[in-house]
Amino acid sequence: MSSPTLTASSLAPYDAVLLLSFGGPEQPEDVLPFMRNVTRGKGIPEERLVEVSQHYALFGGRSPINDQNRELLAALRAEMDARGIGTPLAWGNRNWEPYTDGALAGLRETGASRVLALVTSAYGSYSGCRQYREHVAAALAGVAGEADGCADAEAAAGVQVDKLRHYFNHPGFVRANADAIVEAFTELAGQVGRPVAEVAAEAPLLFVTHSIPLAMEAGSAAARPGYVAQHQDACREVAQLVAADLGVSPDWTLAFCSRSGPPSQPWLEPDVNDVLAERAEAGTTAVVMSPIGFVSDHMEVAYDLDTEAMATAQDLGVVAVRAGSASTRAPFVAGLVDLMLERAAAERGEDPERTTVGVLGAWPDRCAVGCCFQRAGVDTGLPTINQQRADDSSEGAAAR
Ligand SMILES: CC1=C(CCC(=O)O)c2cc3nc(cc4[nH]c(cc5[nH]c(cc1n2)c(C)c5CCC(=O)O)c(CCC(=O)O)c4C)C(CCC(=O)O)=C3C
Ligand SMILES: [Fe+2]
Repeated sequence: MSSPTLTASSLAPYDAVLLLSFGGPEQPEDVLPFMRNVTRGKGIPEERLVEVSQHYALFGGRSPINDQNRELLAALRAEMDARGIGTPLAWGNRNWEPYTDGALAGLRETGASRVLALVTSAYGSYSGCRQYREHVAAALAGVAGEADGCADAEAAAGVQVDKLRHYFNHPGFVRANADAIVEAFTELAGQVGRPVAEVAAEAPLLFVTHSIPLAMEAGSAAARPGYVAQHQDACREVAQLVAADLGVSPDWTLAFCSRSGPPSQPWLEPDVNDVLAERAEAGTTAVVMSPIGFVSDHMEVAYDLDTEAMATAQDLGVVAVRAGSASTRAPFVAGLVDLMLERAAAERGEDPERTTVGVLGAWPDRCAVGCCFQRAGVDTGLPTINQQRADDSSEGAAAR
């Protein structure tokens, strides 16, 4: 890297980096309380809770997500150390231990007053953006002793938490997913005993992400291109890298998994199982599935893809290989550290290059006022962090 921003070894003005994630249960007794945390006030039917609890039960009541975050923390630490960045790294979850408020209280005790949060959601939607920002504001209010929340929790706690821009179109995330897909096509070629270029020319590449309600999709698309458009941009770029490596352009499409909510509520479609059935009907005998919507192989991947969709493929006589996720792949980890350096430089008033691929451009450092409502046009008015002031129209403005 030749850019001065990316060879810097300081994250000043930040005192700490916080890995902020979803959280998951680690033992059978945790499963239901975790599920209740996730679905509080969300109108998810009880049958769905029971059903998803059974997914966890199949894996001994332990989600893989926390261990994956421990691995990501270790990988980030190693990459930061290798670049001479000594900034402390902490970890907090929205829905299970270790919780965000404890992590922030710990950082405050060490004297930290500026924290840079790295959220394990590559794309923007209420679930992956505003809900985390509201969550941090509530956690800071708790740290400040204002259990019922307060309008300016950052001031009350004496800690400002900024959130890294979304990275679905960052070259590190895109490269890591492409590498994993090339490996998957290579494995598929081995399984069917044919050359990889031939297999990649015929076998569809199914990108899979978490379905969300159509109302949430509309909310994500109000301020900037939405959740689906972000996926389309990332998928196209990933597919181009795969094509460059394998010499053939894969036939790719975006499918969804993990729909919940009542049947009356529309969610993004098509479901990956339906896509498999349609393709099988049309004569497809082999596919690669890439969990592009997820940064690690957590429960949605382990159950919805590796268990359910794999069984569907088998029933249909389709040979399927599931590509890995970005997880701790070197380009992804290095890209995340690049993003930390970029944001730190911007906060110092420098004008760093905001590297992206695709056509949508870099997401702003601070979210627009109307960014990622749960439903388009419906502002719950909950306090949040990392948001532009109402009178600030300069996207990505470093100063507030
Ligand atoms: C977009 C998105 C991501 C991807 C971005 C990101 O990674 O953040 C994601 C990730 C995750 N979702 C997870 C788990 C769950 N999500 C649920 C429910 C929901 N997810 C939603 C959206 C998303 N979720 C939505 C709109 C709901 C409906 C309720 C609501 O509006 O909030 C439920 C309740 C049961 C059910 O209905 O399925 C569970 C248990 C886990 C942990 C997995 C593990 O334990 O390994 C992870 C990483
Ligand atoms: Fe979810």
